[in-house]
Formats: sequence, structure tokens, C-alpha cells
Amino acid sequence: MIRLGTRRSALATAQATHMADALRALGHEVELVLIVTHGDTNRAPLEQIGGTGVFVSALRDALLAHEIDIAVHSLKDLPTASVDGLTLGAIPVREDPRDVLVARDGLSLGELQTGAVVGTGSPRRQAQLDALGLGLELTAIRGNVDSRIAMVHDGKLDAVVLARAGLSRLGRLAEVTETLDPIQLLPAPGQGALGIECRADDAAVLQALAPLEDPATRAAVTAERQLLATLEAGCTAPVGALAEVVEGEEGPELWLRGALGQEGGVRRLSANGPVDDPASLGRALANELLEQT
Ligand SMILES: NCc1[nH]cc(CCC(=O)O)c1CC(=O)O
Repeated sequence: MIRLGTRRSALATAQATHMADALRALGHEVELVLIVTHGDTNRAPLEQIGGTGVFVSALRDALLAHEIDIAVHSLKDLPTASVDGLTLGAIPVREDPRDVLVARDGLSLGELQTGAVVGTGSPRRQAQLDALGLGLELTAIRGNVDSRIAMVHDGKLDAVVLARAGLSRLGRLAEVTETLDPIQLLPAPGQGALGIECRADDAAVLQALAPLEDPATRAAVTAERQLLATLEAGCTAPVGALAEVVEGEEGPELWLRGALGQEGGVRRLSANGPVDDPASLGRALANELLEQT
């Protein structure tokens, strides 16, 4: 029996159920265990209660206490620092990493008028949307995907920006009015990917997780997360990153794009590197982003 710990939010439950089904299809018995975190019971702004890491620490504590055997994380919410005794046993194939707009009346970003009120509490999204110079009024919001979309339907906001992967997992893709090109809005490092964490010495669970692994996704998110870590930016920092495996002249290569919000605008750079050393690519691009400031 594999005990899979999950938060109770609709998104977390959808992700956990999806992974539980994948393990069951491989012949394993899986039990879902609900874990209530500080971030679920406290409605204060995330920045005040320690960022999205608050959602993660309760699951990690439960892993280390042997109360659960695996935890399914949205990789974009997982702090980049490693934890002694734990490891990402599998990183499955990633969903579409892009952000989307959910706007009133089916509007796209370019159709929103100057002064349109767009809800997003993410400094990354705010910095990049600001840099487009559309005169949007950005306002911080919190809450689950459902309540964010409801703010548009209720007329409180003209639009919200969300991760496409989250809407996909919740079966809400029909609400999307525009999928935003990464040229305009680079997603968060790890966005759209899941990480399945387990105890580093749990050989049976590591073996069970192995078939769920997607090496191309692991390479991409490793580059993105190393870029974030090198910038020493927390999970709420204005950093976008997206890596993809592309066909180069001498075989597959990793292509990494990065965006860093700074005073006066957003700096964007990209670089290519070998698929088998994603961390060096992430580190190099981060250092380049820091250099010309
Ligand atoms: N910060 C919340 C969060 N964490 C993961 C996702 C979406 C799914 C994903 O990116 O894997 C979301 C919602 C959002 O940003 O719209």
C-alpha cells in the first residue's frame, strides 16, 4: 500500500487523484491521505505567511514522519532547496506550461482597454504584464482557481491570469479566452509540471515511481529551477523561465528562456545547452541576467 499525501484543494486533489490512478494502472495499491496545511487555514496574503512553501512543509513533515509515502507537488510551488532524506522520485511528463487569460466577454489581452482591472497576485505576472505597456490596472488576488474565475463572472475584475495546467486538471479549459505566448509572459519555473516526492531511502516506492518519470521534463524543470535558485529568488519573485528540448544540429539540446523583473522593466535572455547538464545552463543564464543590471 502506497500512502499518497495531498492537500484538500480542488487542484491538489485532482493532481493527487491523477497520480494515484497512474500508480494503480501499474498494479499498485494507493491510499489518499488528506493533509491540512497552515496555508489552507490562513487567508492572509501568501507573502506574509512565508510564500507558497507553507503548502509544502506540512507534506514534507508527513513524509519524514512516515505518515505518508509520497507527496504530489506542483513543481512551481516547490522551493528549490533540497531537503535531507527526501527526493523527487519521479517528474512525469509536463502539461502545457503557459499562462492563460480568463477575461469577460471572451476578450484577449490586446482587446482589454486601458484601465482594465486584471487580477493576479504574482509578481512575475505583474512585472511582465506591466512591461507590455497596456495600461492595465493590476490588482493582487488570492483564493482558489474557482473563486478567481468567479471574480470575472461577477464583474469584480475584467480578467484574471492563471496557469493553463491548473485549468486543464480541473476540467475548466473552456473558460480560457486567450493562451498567452511565452514571448509576452514567461511561465513560472516548473509551471505545469508535477514532482512526486518520497523518502530518499524508500527503495520500493522509488521503484514504483520510476515508470512515471519523463527525462525531458526533468531536464527542463531542472534548468528552470536552477535559474531560479541562482537568482536566489523566492517562489514569489518576478522570475519567469521556460526550457524545452529542441532538435539542434548535433542532436537534442535544451533551450532555456529567462525573464527577470527589475526596476524599470523586465530583462529577458535565452541560451542553449546540452540536455545532460541542465543545471549548468540554468546557472549560466541566471548569472547573465544578473550581470547587465
Ligand atoms: N500558485 C498556485 C498554483 N500552483 C500550481 C498552479 C497550476 C498548476 C501548475 O502550474 O502546475 C497554480 C494555479 C495558478 O497559478 O494558476
